[in-house]
Amino acid sequence: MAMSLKLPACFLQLKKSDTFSPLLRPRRASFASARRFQTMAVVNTVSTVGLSETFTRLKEQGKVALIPYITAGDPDLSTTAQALKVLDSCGSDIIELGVPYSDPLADGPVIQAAATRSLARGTNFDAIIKMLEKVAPELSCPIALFSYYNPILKRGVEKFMSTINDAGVHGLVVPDVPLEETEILRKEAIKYKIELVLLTTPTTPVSRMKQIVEASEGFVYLVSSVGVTGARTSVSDRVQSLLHDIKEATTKPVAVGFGISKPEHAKQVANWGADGVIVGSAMVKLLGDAKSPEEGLEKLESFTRSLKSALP
Ligand SMILES: O=P(O)(O)OC[C@@H](O)[C@@H](O)c1c[nH]c2ccccc12
Repeated sequence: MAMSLKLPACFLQLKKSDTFSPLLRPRRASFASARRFQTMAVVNTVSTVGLSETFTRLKEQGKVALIPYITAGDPDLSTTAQALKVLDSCGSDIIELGVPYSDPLADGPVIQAAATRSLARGTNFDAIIKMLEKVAPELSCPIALFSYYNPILKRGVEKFMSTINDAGVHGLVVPDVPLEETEILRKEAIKYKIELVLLTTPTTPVSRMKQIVEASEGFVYLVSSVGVTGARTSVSDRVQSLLHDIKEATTKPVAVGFGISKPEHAKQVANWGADGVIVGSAMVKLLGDAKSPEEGLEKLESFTRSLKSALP
């Protein structure tokens, strides 16, 4: 029996800017709003722009990107599909979508548990791609897929890149690929117009950080703290000097992740000069702890809105 999911308010709202105002970010009408306006007007749908173009547009508007991360298939893929639409409709600028993996060495307990639940439900890469083929065309913000290196190698780098490109994915983050091996990925990523985002950490030597920012496409991912992903009570003020060093080395946008779990964290990181703020575990926890998918989506909506309103 199809679950009649009450969609959160922001998902059903159709802001004027969604389809008629060419000045604001060209947005795709969301699924429900497109249906509502089908008889009234031709809904403007434009192809979603990629990661770096998104940052360029935000910079022109003096805005900082909100980049949530969720694990695909937790609690199930149909909720993931709804969650992508909710995150998109409530102000996310880029969405990181994690492919669950059995050995997520860089993930903390919240995301590890989400990956375990998702895999236990039978989530696999092909099912995620099928879901994205349906949902990506309804989103106005680009998707950056998150995958560990091994599943990419197993599928074949070229096959992987062409598959995710066909599904409407714009970016790719591979947290455990060594810099020395990124060339293989970069070549195929460029061929299939996938922006390969690389990560730098507080312990990365400056010379290596410079190589990483040089090679990174879309944006540079600055990991705010050593260790694994997971909400922290505060964001280390070391991030301010790390951001300064990276911005000395590149004009590419820099997004900060790890530990950001409150609007005040997001505001702080934006004030330190970040071009984007990445929030994962706190989002994943809302979906994972909810008594029902509907409750999880509602909590995701209000949390996303609270983060968005804290950012310029
Ligand atoms: O969960 P946090 O602390 O909010 O950090 C973002 C993080 O979840 C997301 O970007 C991510 C998920 N899995 C990763 C593995 C490595 C680096 C980053 C990630």
